[in-house]
Amino acid sequence: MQLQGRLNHASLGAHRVSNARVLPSSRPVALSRRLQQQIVCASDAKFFVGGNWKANGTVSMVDQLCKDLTAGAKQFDPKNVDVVVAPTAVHLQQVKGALGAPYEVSAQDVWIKGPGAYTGEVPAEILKDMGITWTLTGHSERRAYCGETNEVVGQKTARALEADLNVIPCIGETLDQRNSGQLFEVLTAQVQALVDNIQDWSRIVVAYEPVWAIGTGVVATPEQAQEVHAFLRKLFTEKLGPQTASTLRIIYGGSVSDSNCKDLATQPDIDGFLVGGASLKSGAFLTIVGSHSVKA
Ligand SMILES: O=C[C@H](O)COP(=O)(O)O
Repeated sequence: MQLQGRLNHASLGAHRVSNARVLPSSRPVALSRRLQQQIVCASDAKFFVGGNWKANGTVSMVDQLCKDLTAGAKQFDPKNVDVVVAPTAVHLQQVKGALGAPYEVSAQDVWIKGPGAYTGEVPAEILKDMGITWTLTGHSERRAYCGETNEVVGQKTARALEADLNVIPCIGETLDQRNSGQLFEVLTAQVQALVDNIQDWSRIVVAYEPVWAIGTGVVATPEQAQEVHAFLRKLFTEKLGPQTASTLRIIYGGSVSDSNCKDLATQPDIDGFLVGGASLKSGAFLTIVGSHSVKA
């Protein structure tokens, strides 16, 4: 199922850039004239697929999933795609032990401070010590259920980078925000909090996940996703410069499945996926990983 209707470009003051792609213009996000005149280049960064297992799994289910993923690793070429899975914190060690290269393992969240008297939290240093190389930050479920603000997400991301983790900060708008014309304003504020806190962008993969598409079966159309990814690429170009922006991986998440992944992957500014529900099924997940081939 796909959300019907595209962004209302008339109300957003749409304009065309020289590559004929429709992009939002000065309302509600004021991009500089210099940036508006640039041709947005699609990224040629290495494809990236993350599997976010969320709060799912038993010891036996995790064991089977790791065995299936290990057996299926020959279905993709790790030279062309990075594959990272994010189990619950209590399954991290089991997955790290069961799943070797070419897979990497990610936490789903990280503590905002270092080690110490913070009961129940997992700081980045402990993840690093366990051989965990990635963490998510700012997933919309943490923003919604744990009250994480843009500033908290920025600080958690910086903390993880300090401890030498790679980070997948997540951003995205709710349906109300989109319908009330706040899409670009919301994304710009989320991006600004990252820009304010991140020095080294080479270890960042940004996940754009429209909240209305997460776990709903309502996936953004390839065109809807591309519009936002192109907007984000322009925004990062303005804030970080063209070199960093063109190599920054911006991945899409929200009801990605084995049946819609190829159409999404063909979009020039979509550099991969963050997969929730479908990542719990090895066959579907490996098909999504294999969608990198449409970029070749
Ligand atoms: O982190 C993954 C996203 O929240 C997407 O979840 P989903 O694929 O179940 O919609």
